[in-house]
Amino acid sequence: MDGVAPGNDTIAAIATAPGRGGIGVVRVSGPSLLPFARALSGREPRPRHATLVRFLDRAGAPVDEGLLIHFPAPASFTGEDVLELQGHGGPVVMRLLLERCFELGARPAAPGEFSQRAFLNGRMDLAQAEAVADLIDASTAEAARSAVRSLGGEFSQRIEGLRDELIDLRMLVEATLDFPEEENDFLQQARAFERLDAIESRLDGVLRAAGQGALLREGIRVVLAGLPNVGKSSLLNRLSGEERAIVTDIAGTTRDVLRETIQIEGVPLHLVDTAGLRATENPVERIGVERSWAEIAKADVVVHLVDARAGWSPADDEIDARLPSDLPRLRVFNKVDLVDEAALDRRHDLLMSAVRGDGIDELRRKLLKIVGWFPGQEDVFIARERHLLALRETAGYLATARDHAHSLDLFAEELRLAHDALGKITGAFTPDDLLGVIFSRFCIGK
Ligand SMILES: Nc1nc2c(c(=O)[nH]1)N(C=O)[C@@H](CNc1ccc(C(=O)N[C@@H](CCC(=O)O)C(=O)O)cc1)CN2
Ligand SMILES: Nc1nc2c(ncn2[C@@H]2O[C@H](COP(=O)(O)OP(=O)(O)OP(=O)(O)O)[C@@H](O)[C@H]2O)c(=O)[nH]1
Ligand SMILES: [Mg+2]
Repeated sequence: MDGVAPGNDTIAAIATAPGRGGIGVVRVSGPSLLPFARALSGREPRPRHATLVRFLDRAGAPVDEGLLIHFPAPASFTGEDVLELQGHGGPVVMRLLLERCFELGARPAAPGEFSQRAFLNGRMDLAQAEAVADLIDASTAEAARSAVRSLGGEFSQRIEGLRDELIDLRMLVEATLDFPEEENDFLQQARAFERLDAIESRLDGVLRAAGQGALLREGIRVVLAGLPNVGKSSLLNRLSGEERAIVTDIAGTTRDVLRETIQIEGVPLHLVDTAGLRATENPVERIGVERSWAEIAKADVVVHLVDARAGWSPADDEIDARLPSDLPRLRVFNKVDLVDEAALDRRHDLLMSAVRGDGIDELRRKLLKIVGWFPGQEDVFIARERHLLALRETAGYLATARDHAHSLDLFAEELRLAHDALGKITGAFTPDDLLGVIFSRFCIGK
C-alpha cells in the first residue's frame, strides 16, 4: 500500500465473496463518481436509492443486470463518493463487473483501503476501523457482539473520557510552567496528585475491560500434554464433542499435533492435542514429542494430564520442570472412574474422567479462570493486543510522572508522553507506518 495519504484516486473491489447463487457487490470509492455511474449504467442514479440498471461494457452491451446505489460524499462509508454495484454473485460475472470498473478508471483496492479512507476522512477512529475487521473475523457470537460494541464507539468513548481528563490536568500543569517559583505549591493546590490518582484508576478499569476484549478476540491456546496413554486425545474428543483424535490403549498413539477450536462462554479455546512426552527410540514418535514441546512453548496454558491410577510420577516432575516457568498449568488426574478417589495422591488441581465426563465442567471453569476471564459479563468490547500495549504504556508514563513530582517540567513531559501513548488507540497519535501495517491486515474489499 502506498503510504496513508488520503486517496484522491478511485478504488474498486469485490466486497462480497463470490460464490454459488446469491448476489455480489462491487464497491467503488473515489472523489466524484457520477460520470462513472453514467458511463457504467447510462442512467443518473438517485442518491442513496437502489436503481435497477444494466451494467454496460465499453460497447454498450450489458455485462449484468443489477442494482446500482450512489452514496454522494460525504454521507458514505468512506466519506467519499461511493458506488455499489449489486450483481448476480457468480465469480465470473463479478470479475467482469470489477474489470469494467477498472476500465472506467478505478484501480484495485488494497487490503483495508475502504476502512482506511473512512478513518482518514474522520468517519471513524482507528479502534472502530479495527473493530470492523474483528467483527468479520469473529470466531464466536460473543466476540462478534463485542466487536459491534467497539464499532459503535464504546471502547473509543472510554478512551476519550480518559484523554479528556488527562488534557485537563496537562493544561493546568502547562499553564504553571512559566511560574517556576510556584511549582511545589501548585501541584498541591491544584490537587494534581488526586487527579492523577483518578486518571490512573480509570485507566486501570479500561485496561481490565480491554484485557477481556482481547481474550475474546484472540482466544487462548490450551495445550494438552503429559505422558503417553494418559487420555489427552480422549479429552480433546470430549471437549470438542467429536471423535476428532484417534484413541487407543497403545501408548504413543498420537504423533502429529491436532488442533481444534472450541468455545467456552464465547471465549475461543484453541485446543492442541500432542504426542505423549517420553524418551523414545522410535524416530517418528520422537519427532512427535519435539512437536509437543514446540506447542508447549507457544501455549497460554498447559493441561498436564496424569493417569490417576499411576499418580504423579518422577517423569511428571521432569515434564513439569521443563515447562516454561511462567506458563500457567493445570494438573489433572484423569481416569478417576477406574480408581478409588480416597486412595488418590493429592498432587492434583482437578480429578477427571474423559470417558465418563466427571470434572469436565470444572475443567472448563478453571481454564477460564486461569487466563483471567470473568464469567457472566455482558458489556465487553473487543480489543487487541496493540490496545493493551498502548494502555500499559500510558500507565507507565503516569507512574513516572508521579516519581517526578519534584519537577514540574518532568511531570509535564511524562503527562505529554502518556497523552501520546493513549492517542495511539484511536489513531489521534499513530505514526503513518503503523497505520499502514494495521490496515494491510484487513481483507480486500473492507
Ligand atoms: N450495502 C452495504 N451494506 C453494508 C455496508 C456497505 O458499505 N454497503 N457496510 C460497510 O461496512 C456495513 C454498514 N456500514 C455502513 C456505515 C456507514 C454507511 C454510510 O453511508 N454512512 C453515511 C450515511 C449515514 C446515514 O445515512 O445515516 C454517513 O455516515 O454519513 C454505510 C454503511 C455493513 N453493510
Ligand atoms: N476408563 C477410562 N479410560 C480412559 C479415560 N481417558 C482415556 N482412557 C483410555 O486410555 C487410553 C489412552 O487414551 P488416549 O486418549 O489415546 O491417551 P493419550 O494421552 O492421547 O495417549 P497418546 O496419544 O499415546 O499419548 C484409551 O484406551 C482410552 O480409552 C478415562 O477417563 N477413563
Ligand atoms: Mg493421543
